[in-house]
Amino acid sequence: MRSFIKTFQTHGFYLAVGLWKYPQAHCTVSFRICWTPARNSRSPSSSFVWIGAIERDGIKRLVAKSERFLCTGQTMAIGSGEGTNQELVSTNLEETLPARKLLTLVIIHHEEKVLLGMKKRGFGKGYYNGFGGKVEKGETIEEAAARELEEESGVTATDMEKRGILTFHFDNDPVLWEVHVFYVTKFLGDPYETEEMAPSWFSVADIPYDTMWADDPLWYPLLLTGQRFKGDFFFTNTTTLTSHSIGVVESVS
Ligand SMILES: COc1nc(N)nc2c1ncn2[C@H]1C[C@H](O)[C@@H](COP(=O)(O)OP(=O)(O)OP(=O)(O)O)O1
Repeated sequence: MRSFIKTFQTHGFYLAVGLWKYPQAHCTVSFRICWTPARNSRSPSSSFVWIGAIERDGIKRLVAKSERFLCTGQTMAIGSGEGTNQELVSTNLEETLPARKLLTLVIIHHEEKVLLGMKKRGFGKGYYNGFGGKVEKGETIEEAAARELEEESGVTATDMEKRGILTFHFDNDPVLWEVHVFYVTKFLGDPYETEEMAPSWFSVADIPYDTMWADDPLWYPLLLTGQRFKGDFFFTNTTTLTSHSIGVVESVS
């Protein structure tokens, strides 16, 4: 996390500005506060202006705005909600951003063919997909991608490269699924069937999109032509894709 906070005093006003960057969460939180302190305990009213914003993946969202604030002496706590401000939301990142679950997805592209696995159980059962799963506590996203690939297909990637980030929104789940997509062309070992996946090779022209997640035809062509991308996909009833946005980006780190 990169951050700074600065305070100034001028003409009877106090000003504080702050900025926090959370590169892991692709997120920047900033605020500006300006206030005049209460003059004495019999006159506890002071003016107070607070503007806060969260910027995530290039989208800025105003989260707090306050024009007059009643406070007594030292009780002016940022984000406490004390006072008359109706628009005050929160300065707590956890409360203002929806929870996210991190997952990985590895696609192997080798000699004009793509390795996909038929999911045998759990989420996505009956669909062909790349290999991946949830990032576990204490491991990096890259470590999770390599582990899931080995567990589900038996192969070890030797040139894994992150190429995309896909966010899935399900109408029956308040948690966003953030799937990090990795591209592999070199690996060790021969793929074999595991408890979770039955792998098969498909030529690029015959990728079985009709037995895959509905988002796949929207980003596989980008992946297989060397591009980096970010996308948002909205599903109802878990599997019906209702809307999406996807774009090519310079970097996905
Ligand atoms: C909703 O659209 C999706 N499209 C695609 N292409 N892939 C998806 C979508 N939603 C999830 N995925 C991927 C992400 C992961 O690779 C798997 C799901 O992982 P899973 O639930 O199987 O995670 P594991 O950690 O392996 O789980 P268990 O060990 O508990 O079975 O699907």
